[in-house]
Amino acid sequence: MLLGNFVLLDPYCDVPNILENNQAKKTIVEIGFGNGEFLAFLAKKYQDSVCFGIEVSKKCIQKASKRLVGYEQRVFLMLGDAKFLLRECFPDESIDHIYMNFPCPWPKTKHEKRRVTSGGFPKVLASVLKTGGVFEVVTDDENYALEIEDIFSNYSTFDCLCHNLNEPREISTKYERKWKEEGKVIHTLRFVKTKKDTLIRMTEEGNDVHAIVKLDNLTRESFDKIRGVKGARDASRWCFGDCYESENRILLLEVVVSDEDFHQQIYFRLVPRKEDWLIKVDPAVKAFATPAVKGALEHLRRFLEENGG
Ligand SMILES: C[S@@+](CC[C@H](N)C(=O)[O-])C[C@H]1O[C@@H](n2cnc3c(N)ncnc32)[C@H](O)[C@@H]1O
Repeated sequence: MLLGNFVLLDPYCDVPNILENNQAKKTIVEIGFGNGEFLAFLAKKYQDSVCFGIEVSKKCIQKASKRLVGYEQRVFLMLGDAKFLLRECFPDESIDHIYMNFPCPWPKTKHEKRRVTSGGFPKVLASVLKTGGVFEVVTDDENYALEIEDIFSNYSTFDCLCHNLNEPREISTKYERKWKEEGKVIHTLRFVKTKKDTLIRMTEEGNDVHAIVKLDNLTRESFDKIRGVKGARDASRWCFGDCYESENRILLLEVVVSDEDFHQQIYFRLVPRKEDWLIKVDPAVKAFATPAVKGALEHLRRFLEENGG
């Protein structure tokens, strides 16, 4: 997907290819880069690096891409949840330094799952950081700083290098300026990965998911009954939307899928063949073949066998 001069990364293989093609000395990731000023600073400072910025906000991607013009060969922006994208796109032992400046602390207990650091975050970092690689987090929220220190210090793969207060920095970010103006204390924490670790990726079987249904005829109307139908399996959810029909009888069915905090809007493409219909994920939207995508595909196959044609 193109955004200004920037390429938003496609799922699968892109990161390993970029790392191989760049042969960079240092691989750097910034989580939640906001307006991109810190990412631009990193790219300028580490000329022999390849930098990845991960953001959930499209607006931030747009702002940052303007700021990063000229760095397209070695700065890459990724749209989506950092925990998911780090786990699914980056190989083990591939990153030297992960920065996270002023993550949203989500202080209320009922929102704790929304913290980037929740769930399996240390396990993901333990896998994708190189041994000797560093995770650096800066926050104005003392409770959040102590929570992160506790989580990482108690994780056997990491050692805490420091927890500094108001550490001088070469560049400040928008949120840093905001909190400093309010007189808040800034916490900087660094953790080093001390030994190898790995984890299973939910998309490691690849993205070739498809199903075949034996039906004579399917039309747009065959899907009226599935519009708005929801399904779930473990932490995966999906909901079917509208169906569109092209002149050559190819059907496109809209589906919204979620795996934990990662959401995708995809289309199933239904192609008529001699004796059956082939259903696959429409390649126009590059999708991760997550458990939710597989669950939705299986749900659709069963629905068509029972109701279709
Ligand atoms: C408080 S802002 C800090 C922005 C910038 N780092 C700064 O210091 O000015 C937090 C940023 O993290 C992003 N963010 C929140 N959750 C995220 C996630 N799960 N993955 C990636 N980015 C996330 C938000 O969109 C937002 O831009």
